[in-house]
Amino acid sequence: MATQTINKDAISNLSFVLNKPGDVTFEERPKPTITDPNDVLVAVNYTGICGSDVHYWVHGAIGHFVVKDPMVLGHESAGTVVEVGPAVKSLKPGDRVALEPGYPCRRCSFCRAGKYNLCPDMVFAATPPYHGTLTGLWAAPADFCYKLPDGVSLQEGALIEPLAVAVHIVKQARVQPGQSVVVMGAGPVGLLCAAVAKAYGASTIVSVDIVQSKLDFARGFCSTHTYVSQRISAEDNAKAIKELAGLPGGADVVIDASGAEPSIQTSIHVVRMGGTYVQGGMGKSDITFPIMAMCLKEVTVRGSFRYGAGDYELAVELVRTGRVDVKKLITGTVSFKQAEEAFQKVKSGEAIKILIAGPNEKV
Ligand SMILES: NC(=O)c1ccc[n+]([C@@H]2O[C@H](COP(=O)([O-])OP(=O)(O)OC[C@H]3O[C@@H](n4cnc5c(N)ncnc54)[C@H](O)[C@@H]3O)[C@@H](O)[C@H]2O)c1
Ligand SMILES: OC[C@H](O)C(O)[C@@H](O)CO
Repeated sequence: MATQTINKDAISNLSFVLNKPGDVTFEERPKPTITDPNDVLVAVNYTGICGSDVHYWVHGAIGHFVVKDPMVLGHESAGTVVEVGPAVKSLKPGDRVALEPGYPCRRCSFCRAGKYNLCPDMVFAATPPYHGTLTGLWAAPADFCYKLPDGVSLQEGALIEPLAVAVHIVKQARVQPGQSVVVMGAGPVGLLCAAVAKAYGASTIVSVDIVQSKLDFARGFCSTHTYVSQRISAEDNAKAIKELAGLPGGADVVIDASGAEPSIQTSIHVVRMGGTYVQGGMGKSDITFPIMAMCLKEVTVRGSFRYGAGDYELAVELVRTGRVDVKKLITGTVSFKQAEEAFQKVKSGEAIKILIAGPNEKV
């Protein structure tokens, strides 16, 4: 794809700002500049909406992250490099990139051990007090901007962030070729977990949700089986899933991508003896958990938080090679000025992924 150089002075830095729950405004904010020789300046082309953006918009907080001052929303973005710092060798103006939106300290024990997603000093876009990427220009370290290969569009580039979340979850699950994987929740993260599990060689992939239409989509996307969770006990839902998928001994791997308490309980009953369970969903902080079943089955339980070393690279590669078709998840693209409508649509469940074009982008 030909590169195109953009004049940064001609770029608007209009931003979509959350002032307080339910109160959003558009604001022309000061343009960021390159302050570190390793930074680049990127014109944001497309941004997807994450459940966490919607949560901040509706409630103004997630756990102990509370929006106290106006905050620019958005962290699932792709853009075009406009300017590079003097030390940057990997990128040049005109390059199209997926933006990794969290910047760790690089010095703590977690960063030094390669687990930078656990850095206690992480600066993460649209997690208070830090501004997000629903803006015109974004300054970032060059090594957190991933060049999109020819053939991968900027729209697909905006889906790399949730795909990297799924890559990290599936890596935590250690999925092996031929294994059976049950994914609880068929929202964007659950769908992408199913797709990544397939790419890792899983041969049975069961998607579970409470909404039939989401499962219809999952079946067309990559799941081999689907199950609508019923208002019955977790044990009975687990029994039904095992029967449906022909897994009498349970699934090798179960991933929760719903955060819902009944789904987490069902997960522990559906995983096989000695199997693996990964918690990807973020719902209530405390729940009733079938800890005896976990103990007696010697289940390996792991958490999964955001993404770390190699996850963005693999996400880009899965899209480049067509092994995960993220385009199918894009319900539509709206102009920057329609950002609030897009949030409404995601909140009401009308859309899987809506992209918001950058303020300088024509839709
Ligand atoms: N671990 C991380 O780093 C990370 C990153 C991003 C998102 N998340 C979390 O992952 C989860 C999924 O994200 P998403 O964007 O796909 O959200 P989403 O809300 O679009 O999807 C959740 C899905 O779970 C379904 N669900 C609800 N109750 C259920 C139940 N009892 N059984 C089965 N399914 C049920 C919903 O119908 C929905 O389709 C969220 O909890 C989100 O906060 C975690
Ligand atoms: O994909 C990244 C997630 O949305 C974030 O970690 C968010 O949920 C909390 O800051």
